[in-house]
Amino acid sequence: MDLVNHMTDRLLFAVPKKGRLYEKCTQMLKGADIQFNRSNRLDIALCLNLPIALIFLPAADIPTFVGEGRCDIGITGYDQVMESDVDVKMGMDLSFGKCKLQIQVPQNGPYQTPEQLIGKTIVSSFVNLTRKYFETLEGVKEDEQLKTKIKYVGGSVEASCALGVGDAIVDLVESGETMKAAGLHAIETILDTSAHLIYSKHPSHPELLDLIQSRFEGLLAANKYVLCNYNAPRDKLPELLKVTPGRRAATVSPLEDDGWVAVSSMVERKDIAVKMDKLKSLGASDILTLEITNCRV
Ligand SMILES: Nc1ncnc2c1ncn2[C@@H]1O[C@H](COP(=O)(O)OP(=O)(O)OP(=O)(O)O)[C@@H](O)[C@H]1O
Ligand SMILES: O=P(O)(O)OC[C@H]1O[C@H](OP(=O)(O)OP(=O)(O)O)[C@H](O)[C@@H]1O
Repeated sequence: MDLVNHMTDRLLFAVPKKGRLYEKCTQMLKGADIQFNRSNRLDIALCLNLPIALIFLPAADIPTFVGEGRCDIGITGYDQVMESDVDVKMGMDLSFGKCKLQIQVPQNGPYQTPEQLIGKTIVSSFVNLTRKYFETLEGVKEDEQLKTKIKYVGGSVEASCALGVGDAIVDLVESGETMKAAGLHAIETILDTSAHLIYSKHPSHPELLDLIQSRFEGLLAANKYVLCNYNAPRDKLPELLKVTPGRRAATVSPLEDDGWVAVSSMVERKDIAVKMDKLKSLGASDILTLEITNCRV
């Protein structure tokens, strides 16, 4: 069955079926109120409240499906998009699945720089990005052969050096625990990556794409900001508003007590503790921090 031609009334949305991005993706779909029931082992789920069909695919295959226009939109790692080298429109950074694609070598081995790996064997699941990196490093011209040998493995790449399959690896690193346990360390970062929305160049339901993007933007903003409320003496307001200017502007409301106002302002979560200290020292009182569960920005 050709889904693209059989589901013309639905936007086809590709999401990772398992792995590192799966949990966060389903959380984001839930937060955006994209409701679905996924039957056991079924890789298609029809949304209950929007004309969307979710297609569960391996993260590595999503750029191809979207690039060929078989799906309208997808979520996958920036690394997978770069590795696939397909024609998709890059959408928003979803701020999860953050890691680095790095060259890793044995800790006590003979290699300390990427140049020393020219002519050696490199093992990776990202053979295209690895090849491109070494082509640049070697300064390979069009009709020349790459001296460095690139070998593909599908997973557990970190075991390759100890098993004698390669001299170095190119793999994803987040905490660094996997590489440390395998006795490896980084000598170069090839790419910084995180999960992104990607779009087909000719999507079937452009208005739905805007809706999804707006809901995801709201979720990211809700996660990035908290709401800070406090009471302030009116004469201290100019100094206090410098600390909490808000995204656009703070909301200032009069209180029954004439000399006082109430202030409400969105503040970046990472700054909130320091800002609350500052507000207090400048004369604010009853300072509260409230979670934002969702918003439209
Ligand atoms: N350690 C990590 N930390 C954060 N994000 C990661 C990590 N490893 C991979 N990713 C991101 O998740 C994407 C999918 O990687 P993952 O290893 O889950 O692939 P998979 O092959 O679909 O799953 P599995 O490894 O279970 O077979 C990667 O392309 C990358 O963007
Ligand atoms: O720096 P860390 O936090 O330790 O994460 C890095 C590991 O995560 C990924 O593999 P994953 O565990 O997804 O399994 P895989 O080897 O089968 O791809 C990656 O390929 C590394 O092996």
